[in-house]
Amino acid sequence: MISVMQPSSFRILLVDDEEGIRFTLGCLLKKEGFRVEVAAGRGEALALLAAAPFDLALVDIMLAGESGIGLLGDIKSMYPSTQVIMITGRPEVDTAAEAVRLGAFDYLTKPIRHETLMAVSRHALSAKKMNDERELYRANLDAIFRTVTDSIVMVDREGCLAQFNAAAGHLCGLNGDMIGMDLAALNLSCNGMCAATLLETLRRNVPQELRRFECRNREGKPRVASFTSTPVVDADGTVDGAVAVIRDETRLVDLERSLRTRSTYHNIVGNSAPMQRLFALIEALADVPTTVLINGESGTGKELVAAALHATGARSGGPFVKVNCSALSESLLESELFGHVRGAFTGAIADKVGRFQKAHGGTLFLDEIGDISSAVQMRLLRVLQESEFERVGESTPLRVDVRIIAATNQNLADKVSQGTFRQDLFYRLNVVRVVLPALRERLDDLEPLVAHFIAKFNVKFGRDITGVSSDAMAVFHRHDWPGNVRELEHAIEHASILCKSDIISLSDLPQDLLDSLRADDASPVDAPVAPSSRPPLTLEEALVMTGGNKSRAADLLGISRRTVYRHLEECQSK
Ligand SMILES: Nc1ncnc2c1ncn2[C@@H]1O[C@H](COP(=O)(O)OP(=O)(O)OP(=O)(O)O)[C@@H](O)[C@H]1O
Repeated sequence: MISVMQPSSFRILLVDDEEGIRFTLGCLLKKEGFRVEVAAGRGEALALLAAAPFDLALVDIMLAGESGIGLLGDIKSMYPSTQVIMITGRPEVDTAAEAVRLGAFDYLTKPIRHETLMAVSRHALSAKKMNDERELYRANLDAIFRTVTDSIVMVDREGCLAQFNAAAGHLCGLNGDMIGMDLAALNLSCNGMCAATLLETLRRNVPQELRRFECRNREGKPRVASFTSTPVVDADGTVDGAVAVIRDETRLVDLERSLRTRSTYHNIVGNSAPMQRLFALIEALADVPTTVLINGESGTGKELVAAALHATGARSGGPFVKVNCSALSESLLESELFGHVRGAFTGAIADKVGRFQKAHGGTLFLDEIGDISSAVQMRLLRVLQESEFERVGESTPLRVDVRIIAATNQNLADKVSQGTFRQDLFYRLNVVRVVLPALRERLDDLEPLVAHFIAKFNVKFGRDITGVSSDAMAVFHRHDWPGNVRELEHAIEHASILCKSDIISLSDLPQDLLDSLRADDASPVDAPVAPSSRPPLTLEEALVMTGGNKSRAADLLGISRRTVYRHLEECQSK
């Protein structure tokens, strides 16, 4: 090993009170290429040592009235890695052995032969180099162990905690007092899965891996982690312990979740960008107790959104109570919302618990809020402001803890300007507004919605429909969907009943849906069309949609079969 080392990279200190020895040994070492400094006594040597460390010191045991052994102690305390070889005039075994016990590498007896000097010096330097390399390796490992963000836990062959890094202290709740304790007996806040698997690694002498499991950290907060472990085997093949690396992947999992396009979120189907934004908004609003106003055309899924807001939030354990405000007369709605006491009005034969009370600790969904009378608006405002109300026919106020979600397909701001809706109530309701896009504004969602409803009606009607034909899908893409998702759901229900094969075709669709297309696209081939948001159906498209059936294409376009043939002939002659 020394042969690959450069002697010039080693500094040697030669300490002897005999000038002849200093000269001779110094010359020999220098001739070999070593860098040599000489000192006649302990004081001179210490001055040189103070200036810079040496790799090797050759020290005479007897230094004119001073002890070379004392200098050995000085050197070892200043530079523990410096090798020291003692030189002795007489082979006084006791002194030499004492020197080795105090840390000397070896000793040489005068007269010193050239070969012996070189052999022992090289041996000492080689050992030093190895020690230095081992120390550097250990220091590097130690730095990695301390700074790595993954948790590292080691057990000894008895299954007792041997070592862990700071990350493991934070994630697993380990502390220094636990070192040496039986890992299986430690009382940790996690589910103990890592400890059990690490001990299993030790017992069976095989590496183990756990992919993304749930546990709890030192503070008891839920985390998602991955785990790998391996036995530590010594040179003889004996299992000496085991080491585990635990990676906290919670942030990664959260990020993946937020990046992943969710085509369904709490029963709401939607791939389109506005629906993805809606899902993110619902998630953001889940744990905020604010009132939410949901706006959107009929059939866009307002009730589904209200249910999702409830289901994702902290109140999900409480009730979700729905009231359709437009379905009841003013007095019935009042008693439905707030309850009444027996005898409060004619027909009130018993006490009735209102929906506000039923929704205590949960969510009250007020659908069609735009239709409530001014008297109900007034009472509602009071609950929103003070969280209390009286049952009809009673004056004792009742307190409730209810999150209100209201929905309407009307423009409440317009109703406020028309004086039919209270401005103060509007502001109270409109703390956060969620606007649902109409289906015609997100036709990207057609395919997943169609698939969703086919699956739903397959279950309901015991069918095995696998999809819709391309011409039927083309009709869906051209339709305006005034009834939004509800209309699509009804169309698929209708088609699922009529469908004779496993594919829904044009003839299975509701007639009014085909009629609406025909009406929209009347005479598109001949007549110049007025500008509209949707281009009219072309003859080619109609033929694709009808699978080449010219009569049905003519029907779709609202033109005669003759016109279809005439156009086709014209096209062919071009
Ligand atoms: N994005 C969607 N994914 C799946 N189903 C939907 C979706 N949107 C609406 N639906 C379905 O359409 C039907 C109508 O939805 P919902 O009652 O929530 O709409 P709405 O906006 O509250 O309607 P209205 O204003 O008429 O009360 C329901 O059967 C619902 O399950």
